[in-house]
Amino acid sequence: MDLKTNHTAPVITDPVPIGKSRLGVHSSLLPYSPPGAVFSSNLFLTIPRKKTGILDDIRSSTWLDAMKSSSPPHKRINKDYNNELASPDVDVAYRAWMLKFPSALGSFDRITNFAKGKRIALFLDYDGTLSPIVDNPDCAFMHNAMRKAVKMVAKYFPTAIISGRSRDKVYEFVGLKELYYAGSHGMDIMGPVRQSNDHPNCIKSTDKQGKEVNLFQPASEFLPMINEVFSSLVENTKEIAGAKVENNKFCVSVHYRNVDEKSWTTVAQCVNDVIKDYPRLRLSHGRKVLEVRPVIDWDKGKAVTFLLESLGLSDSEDVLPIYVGDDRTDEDAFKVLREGTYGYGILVSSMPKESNAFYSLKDTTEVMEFLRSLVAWKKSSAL
Ligand SMILES: O=P(O)(O)OC[C@H]1O[C@H](O[C@H]2O[C@H](CO)[C@@H](O)[C@H](O)[C@H]2O)[C@H](O)[C@@H](O)[C@@H]1O
Repeated sequence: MDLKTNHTAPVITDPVPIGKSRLGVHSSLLPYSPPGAVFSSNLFLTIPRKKTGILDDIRSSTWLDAMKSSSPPHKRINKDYNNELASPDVDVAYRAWMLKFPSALGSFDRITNFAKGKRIALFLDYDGTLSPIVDNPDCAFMHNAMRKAVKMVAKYFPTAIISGRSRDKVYEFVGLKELYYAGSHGMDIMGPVRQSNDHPNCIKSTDKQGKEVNLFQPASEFLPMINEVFSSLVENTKEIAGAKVENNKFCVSVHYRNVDEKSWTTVAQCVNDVIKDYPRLRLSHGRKVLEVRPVIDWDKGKAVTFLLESLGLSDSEDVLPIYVGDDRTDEDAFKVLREGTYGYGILVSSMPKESNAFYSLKDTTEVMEFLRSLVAWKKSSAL
């Protein structure tokens, strides 16, 4: 099979239109299961190539629409969004949306009633969930108040952060040793050592404190390829003002948040020029970011399941997993919890968005409030 001709990396397109059945899962929410994908016996996916040319795809409105819709301008959310919410139309739309995705704060009693007699396991995304979206990805710092809330919640509930960032980078931002960390969208998990953890990609290692841990890296063989692609992407995008390439270890992010909209097609073209020669890599959309990742059957949902097993918490009767996240990649985790009907996904969004989550929180401030409420509830129920 010629792997180089006519190959187009599959791309996740627009979010699901508002109004689609909440239980229906749109294909754009299934980043690792593009139409026609075939699962092989290991973690790899075989994806049939499209017949259309790569250039046609990138210049099509689908690409640009996906790039435009990938994230609302964060300044509008931070500064003017409250004013915008005050406008009757937006307010009505958001309120209608909240009937489908009620506030996790407003529904707190309902959540904790369901949690009675169960162990809550908490999974948190980083960007847009624990830290507000900012222009410079290197400056997405977490506020101290949020760090304190996460530290407290981890004291009472097993807590893991599952991020698209590299595991080291997210640890550097969060700086709490009492958590479990999964980087590269779940492709790099540091979890507890378990006797029964005999997964082929698990190796014993030690954490920064010298404690024995389990390292799970299902895409480890992609490391040289990812580094090569990272260098090519840096080279190819260096003339595009505002473009930034980030090495997330097992995946690469190409940011276009600070690129003039007129040059977004150029960004997409540069990325495709590089990855067209790598049929084992694929492309997905995040918040004003194109993400290059290995074509393996692994995502944040699989990472949640893996961590629950590693923590000895996979007995769904006694455990209530809660996952809080804001991005498309978090949908894989929401979906696992929804389909297993044993946990809650909480979507962080200040705009109506289709999702597999059950509840919503408006922004990082509400996430912090939710974490604090969990701690207060746990303390009071222990009295
Ligand atoms: O899974 P996450 O922890 O949410 O990580 C997803 C991506 O987050 C980062 O990018 C996003 O946040 C940046 C900082 O606020 C923002 O500038 C950018 O536009 C967003 O896409 C991170 O830089 C990426 O590598 C992660 O994949």
